[in-house]
Amino acid sequence: MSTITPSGTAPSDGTGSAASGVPEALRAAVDAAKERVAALHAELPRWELVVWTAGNVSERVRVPVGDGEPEGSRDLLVIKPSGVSYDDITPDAMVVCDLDAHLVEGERAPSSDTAAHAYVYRHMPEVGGVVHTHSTYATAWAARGEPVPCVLTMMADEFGGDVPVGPFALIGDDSIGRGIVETLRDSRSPAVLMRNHGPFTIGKDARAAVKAAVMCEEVARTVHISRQLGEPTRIPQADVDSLYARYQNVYGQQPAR
Ligand SMILES: O=C(CO)[C@@H](O)[C@@H](O)COP(=O)(O)O
Repeated sequence: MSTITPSGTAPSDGTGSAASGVPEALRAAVDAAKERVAALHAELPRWELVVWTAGNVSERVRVPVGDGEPEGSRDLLVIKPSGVSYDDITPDAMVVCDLDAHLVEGERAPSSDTAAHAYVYRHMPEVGGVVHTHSTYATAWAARGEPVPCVLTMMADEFGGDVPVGPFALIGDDSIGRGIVETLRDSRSPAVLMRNHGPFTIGKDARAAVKAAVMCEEVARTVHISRQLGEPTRIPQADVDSLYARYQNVYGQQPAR
């Protein structure tokens, strides 16, 4: 994620494409985000999280605001064009929108979930990346409207508890985004199972949100299999808290302090 000098963005030219409304000062940051987000879309079929074109990834481009303007109000998002095969998703194919989901740059219509991604960015300023898939096991839990119970240390590590369920919402306006925010705002989980639809995940950047989508499908599958043979046992909350704190603050290569 990058931050650059503020500038305006041009509305779409009304032909379904936008002569670029990306200011020159944002060019490098937007192009870098396009590279990252295009590459991350390849992770969705790689980890078997999607069939056909049924998934999308976005990343926020942070733009400092002028005096008196709300923080984040000029941010942009980079996302895939709707319905385009992952084989054809290149950096140049990516589209840029503002946080009202208006097209700022691109030759094709943005993902049909752009309004949901944009709503999350508007209402959760800490979020830098959003992912949506229809991955099989997570979507099966969403079809039942049942949270995935925290019965694995991997769940405590990554989700800090259960993977919660969000409300049923039709695509096309702020409904899905509102359901995501209402569910995740007070949760440690970076994933929500939108009822009868599928998982949406968030992260500090697009890569973190893709990781959450991969881990969400993995735990949904494992817990499903476990439940075929009996009722898995929950991890005590104190242990969940301890595991989550370790994983979030110690695991892997922590930045030098
Ligand atoms: O679930 C749906 C459509 O109902 C979308 O999330 C999925 O098909 C992906 O759409 P996009 O190709 O990103 O427009």
